[in-house]
Amino acid sequence: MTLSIQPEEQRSVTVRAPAKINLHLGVGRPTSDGFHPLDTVFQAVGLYDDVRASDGDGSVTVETASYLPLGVLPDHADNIVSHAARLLAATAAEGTELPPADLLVEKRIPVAGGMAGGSADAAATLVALDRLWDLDTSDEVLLDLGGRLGSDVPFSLLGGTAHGTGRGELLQALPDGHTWWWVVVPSPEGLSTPSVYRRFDEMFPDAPESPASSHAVLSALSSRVPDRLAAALHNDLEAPALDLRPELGDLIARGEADGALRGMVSGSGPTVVFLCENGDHARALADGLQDDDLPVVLVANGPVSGAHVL
Ligand SMILES: C[C@@](CO)(OP(=O)(O)O)[C@H](O)COP(=O)(O)OP(=O)(O)OC[C@H]1O[C@@H](n2ccc(N)nc2=O)[C@H](O)[C@@H]1O
Ligand SMILES: Nc1ncnc2c1ncn2[C@@H]1O[C@H](COP(=O)(O)OP(=O)(O)O)[C@@H](O)[C@H]1O
Repeated sequence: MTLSIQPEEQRSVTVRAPAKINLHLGVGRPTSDGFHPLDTVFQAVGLYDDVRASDGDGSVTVETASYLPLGVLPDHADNIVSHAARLLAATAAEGTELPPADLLVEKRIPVAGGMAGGSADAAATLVALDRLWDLDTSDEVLLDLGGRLGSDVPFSLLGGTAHGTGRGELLQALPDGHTWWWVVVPSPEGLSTPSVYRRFDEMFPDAPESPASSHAVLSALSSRVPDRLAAALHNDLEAPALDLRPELGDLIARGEADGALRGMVSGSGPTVVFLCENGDHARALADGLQDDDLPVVLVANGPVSGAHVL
């Protein structure tokens, strides 16, 4: 009789996490820790990064969708997914076996685009490794770890629609049964979030301590009327982003002239998003905008789920 020893099957978990748009982004004067107090309404939209965690030797691989420009991404040790892996591992009880895991990131969310792509990857990594390592970490602890990785990471875990305060990491989920349609126009070159906040400080040295309230967006969301949401959209980082990238103003004007209900910069930019009446309207607007100068124009709707296992 011959005994054959089968190699153990390689286990893997794939988690998908969404991009976000800030429907309202009120920014106050920075506090002593250098962060700006926010009053924001996040909406998760159907543009996703996937992270696959599998038994391996601890490698990190990033594959970028062909439509994305080759943005500069930090290598292994500094990639936010490695930070997430180390932070989660540090919470495991002493003696828990944590076999080395390979992480494969499939990026479709624009890099440094104001859509929280890095945060999506961090959130997806926390969920994927929690499952691969059988840690059964509570949602509360995952949200806390997320907030330590970046202000937007808790929302990438939660998804849907949520009101954010603090630095954006304190969340209250909001009911939103309507589907909102967007045209998303990424820029060929990213914009650094800290530089946009710095330009905000230069342009608005007398910004109020308390950020502008999001009540108009909250009431527009409950009305489910796209024209009302269009009128209520608000982004205090739009002026500094346009100051750094004036050509984005021309793009917003063009989309609005072509029939968008409203165009605006997403978060700190430079991605521009256009709110549309419905799916047909969004697809028609995207077709009209796409040309040699704007080769990548996407359609997405929201709200969608936060980081979830596939
Ligand atoms: C502007 C927003 C709006 O949702 O999103 P993006 O446009 O980057 O996607 C967020 O506030 C970005 O959140 P996130 O990208 O997670 O920021 P973090 O890693 O926490 O911080 C990066 C840097 O941004 C600045 N920062 C961030 C959040 C905040 N409330 N005040 C700040 O001043 C700080 O300079 C900080 O060092
Ligand atoms: N996996 C990752 N994906 C994207 N960016 C990352 C990642 N890891 C680290 N980063 C760094 O985080 C910065 C912000 O990226 P991102 O989250 O895509 O943009 P934004 O903050 O504008 O939403 C990037 O410029 C990059 O240097």
